[in-house]
Amino acid sequence: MANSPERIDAIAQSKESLKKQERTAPLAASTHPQDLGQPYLQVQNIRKSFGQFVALHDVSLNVYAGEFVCLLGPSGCGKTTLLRIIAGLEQQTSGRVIQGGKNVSHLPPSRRDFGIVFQSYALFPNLTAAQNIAYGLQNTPMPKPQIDRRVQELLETVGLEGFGQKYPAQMSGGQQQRIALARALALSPSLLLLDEPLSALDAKVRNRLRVEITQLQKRLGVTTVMVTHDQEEALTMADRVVVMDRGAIAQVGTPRVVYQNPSNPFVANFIGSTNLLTGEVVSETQVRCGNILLDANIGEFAVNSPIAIAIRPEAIQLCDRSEEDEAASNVLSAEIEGIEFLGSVYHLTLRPDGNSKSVVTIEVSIYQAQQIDLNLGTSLRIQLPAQHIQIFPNRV
Ligand SMILES: Nc1ncnc2c1ncn2[C@@H]1O[C@H](COP(=O)(O)OP(=O)(O)OP(=O)(O)O)[C@@H](O)[C@H]1O
Repeated sequence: MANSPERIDAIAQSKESLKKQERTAPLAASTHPQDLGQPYLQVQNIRKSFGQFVALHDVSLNVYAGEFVCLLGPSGCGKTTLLRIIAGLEQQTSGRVIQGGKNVSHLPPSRRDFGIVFQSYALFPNLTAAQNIAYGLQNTPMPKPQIDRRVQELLETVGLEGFGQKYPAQMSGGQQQRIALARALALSPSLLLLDEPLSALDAKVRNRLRVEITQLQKRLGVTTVMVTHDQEEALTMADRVVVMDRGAIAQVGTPRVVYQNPSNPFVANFIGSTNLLTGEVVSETQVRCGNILLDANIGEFAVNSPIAIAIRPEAIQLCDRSEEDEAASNVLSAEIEGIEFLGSVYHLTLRPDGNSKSVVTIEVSIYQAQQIDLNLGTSLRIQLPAQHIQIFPNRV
């Protein structure tokens, strides 16, 4: 996303935040957000149109103090637009943004309390790292020696002590992004906004910074909203993930919940990978997919309902043709149609016998793979455990 130094300048002006030294304790992993009282940030019924095109439809979201929330979704789903509305860099068509109990919906960025980091670093190329970090502090009443101390402290915070005199061009992408993070934190904002901060970095640096940013966020307890299209990033960094789809929120939940209990096939498919098959409910305990009958928890679905069946590749078990395995439910034969080697695991595409229309992917470790005849055309026995089968309405 394009970003100008003026914009950064405007953002860095918040004098109010300078006074704030104390941080709220980070959200404990086991704490349910609703137990935390008033949310710190409330996005209420936000709608955003660009001409005829509606980028956000009635989006509402609560973010609690100290929480790390990721906005996750495919390109064009509206996550950057939502972040920019939270920052005041974009004006919503309707709806409100409440921050710290105050309606900030119509305040310019310069009068809101946040720090922001962009994908493109957006450092001033003609200023040193220290000068970049100090930029916002210079517009406050803070005396010069104190600014210098704060800059040193921030350089240490991001692990770049000794880099103060370097210019952006003399630093790696990862180092520049750490400086951008230090600059965003300089005024001790109550809200940290991260717009795809890691996507311009190579995989190793990205993984390291992922851990560092998460640890720093927890240490400071700063409420954080990050935009990403990378589901692994969202799952590893966030307390809660907000999955977005075509301008709306598809699901909000902890990484575990959105992974294990996706609310619809879109989320199931976007977070991790999943096998999606179509079928219908045949009884209170069974579903049919092609000619295959499977035991499943059908919940509220009525008999004869058309359904989509989801099961994760790693939930499907290889069976060893023992009596015990053969007696288990949902065991079937399937032929290997595709073999994909991914390093520590293989993904095998299998076509179940009796189902000419659908294939399923299973995940097999390299050690399990040594136990089978890993060739196209091999017939395997597999089990689709009933407790891992999820059922959704089939709206196709
Ligand atoms: N200034 C604009 N004028 C017109 N359309 C816009 C404008 N900004 C965004 N859009 C459209 O709004 C939709 C949402 O854009 P947004 O940048 O929020 O998506 P995103 O989820 O962040 O995607 P990406 O990951 O590709 O950045 C897109 O279809 C985009 O083309």
